[in-house]
Amino acid sequence: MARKKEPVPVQAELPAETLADELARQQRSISVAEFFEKNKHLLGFDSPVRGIITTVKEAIDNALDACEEAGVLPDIYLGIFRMQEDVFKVVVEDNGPGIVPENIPFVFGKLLYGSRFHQIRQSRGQQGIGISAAVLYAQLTTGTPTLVISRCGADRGAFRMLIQIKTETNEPEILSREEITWDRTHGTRIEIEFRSSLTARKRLIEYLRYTSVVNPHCRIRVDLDGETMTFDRASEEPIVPPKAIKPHPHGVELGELKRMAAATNETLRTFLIEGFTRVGEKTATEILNTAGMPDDRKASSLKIKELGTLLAAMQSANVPPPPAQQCLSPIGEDLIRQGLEKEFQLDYISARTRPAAVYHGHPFIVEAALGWGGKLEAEGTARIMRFANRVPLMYQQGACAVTGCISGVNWKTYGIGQQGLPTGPLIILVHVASTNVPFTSESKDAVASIPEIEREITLALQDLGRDLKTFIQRRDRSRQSEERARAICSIIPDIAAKVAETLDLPVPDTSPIEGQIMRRLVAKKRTTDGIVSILVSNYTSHAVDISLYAITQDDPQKADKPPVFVEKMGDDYSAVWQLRLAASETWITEFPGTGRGSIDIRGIDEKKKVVVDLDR
Ligand SMILES: Nc1ncnc2c1ncn2[C@@H]1O[C@H](COP(=O)(O)OP(=O)(O)OP(=O)(O)O)[C@@H](O)[C@H]1O
Repeated sequence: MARKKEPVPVQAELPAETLADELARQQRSISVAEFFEKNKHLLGFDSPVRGIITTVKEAIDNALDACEEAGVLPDIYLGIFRMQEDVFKVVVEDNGPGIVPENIPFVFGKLLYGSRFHQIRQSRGQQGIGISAAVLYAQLTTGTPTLVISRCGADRGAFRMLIQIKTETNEPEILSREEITWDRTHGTRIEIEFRSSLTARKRLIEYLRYTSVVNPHCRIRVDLDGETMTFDRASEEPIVPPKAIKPHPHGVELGELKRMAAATNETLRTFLIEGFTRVGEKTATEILNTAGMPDDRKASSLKIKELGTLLAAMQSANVPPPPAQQCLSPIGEDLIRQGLEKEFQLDYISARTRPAAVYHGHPFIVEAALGWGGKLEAEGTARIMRFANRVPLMYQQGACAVTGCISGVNWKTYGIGQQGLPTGPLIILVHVASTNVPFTSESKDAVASIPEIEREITLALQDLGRDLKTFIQRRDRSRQSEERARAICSIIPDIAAKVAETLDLPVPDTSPIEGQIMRRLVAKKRTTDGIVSILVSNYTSHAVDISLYAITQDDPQKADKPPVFVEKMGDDYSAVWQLRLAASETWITEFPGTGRGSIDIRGIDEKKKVVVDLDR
């Protein structure tokens, strides 16, 4: 049988002037500003509604970072004003160290310009894009330049500049620059105007509230289009700024190693010891022996293949983890609790700061907290608060590793409902602090799924879940026993009355029985044969400090235990005894009289006391 012929691909006849030539004419470099102008969604400016939150977030993050670096307690002003139906002016002013006038145009008028990108330490900002992206968004939507005022000290002048970005070159354009008088001695103020909407008002307030929870040392005064509010500080301690560290041998990649080696004049041994954190004499020897390289060879002489061998040796060496305490600034369990207490009224809060851990050579610490009850909605899924380097993550909850870990925990084991996410009156806070938080994109909305980080989050949540289970069980048990006791107490007076009637005896005083069953404090007044007795019995399980008040027509100064305060008011005496009663202790005082008057006790929960006047 004849074989079928394979079809021959058709080669179109190309003209002398090819498409490649045409394309070559069109090819040119793209400035980063042009790129982000087209791809603003990558930076969190995907809609006018979101634009306002991203701008506020970038400006407040910068203000907090700057204050932290200067060691001052942040006092931040945020103003949002409607200029036209859909044009808003955002004003953010801080009391940070200020920005030197020569740098102001670059900070606000050039993307990828900043002080933190090359430093290995925890900070909110990292990329040097944030605030210049907001300036770009403003000029794109309203054509309005950004106004900046900044001053770096009482002996330095304040400068006011109008800035915009030359998109084609990603270079700043200064439209005006003048020295002015400003009542602040140091700080920065920016005014940005862009097309937006305030439909995300609730989310904006939520962002400010969350920021205040994880930055309990900061105060933010807000003027939100006529509505004023203050998020006050819960701590007067400024944050100790984290210190930058050198790269860790397990966290470096070939390109970075090549750059570092090319820039040094040192021998391999000195290069390793001085260029990297946690590398001492012993570790340097181990690395060089594994790589089979001499100590005294110049690091800059290594060829790319040799650099690969050195890198493999560095990564296999037994190097202690990076010094996390130095370069990270976790919030701490006490401050997380204080922050949550300040912003939410809860029945229960528990927080955990996990020990430092490492992923790809980057140190990180996971902190988590659970809050339960109080004014939280009993129905629906838990409120999730995600943070990275003390910044609330407000978008892309579903794409975040934190959410994945929360859904991955079996909350039913801890007595909590679950429909994917846990349900009930529950707040879950998770904070990831790292020198390099692995975000899923430049808009820094979601933490990427890194197994080491996910493991730490899960362990923290499981630990907190166990504690919450104990709290809920204890609370349910005490509720049940209180309900049972209340049911019994409600029938005791009837039983006593029936028994007294049957035996033809006076109805007995049942308050001590009620006090014992309900674990209460019982205060009782009774007059027999011209002697007034006041008796206070502590049936609770702990000591109490209380004040006993009496308004009486009898003179309480004649009591065997005289009051600390007596005043005559017309026919009546007002008297106060101050008492400390241990659990199960009974206190009694007596004085001559008719028993006309009343008693009361204060200093104890209303539900925990029984006051009986047997003279009535
Ligand atoms: N209010 C401020 N006070 C002092 N310095 C500031 C202030 N705002 C910005 N800066 C400086 O300007 C730099 C650039 O800020 P920008 O917001 O563009 O980036 P970033 O905060 O470093 O990083 P990211 O893009 O991740 O937010 C900062 O690194 C900081 O040095």
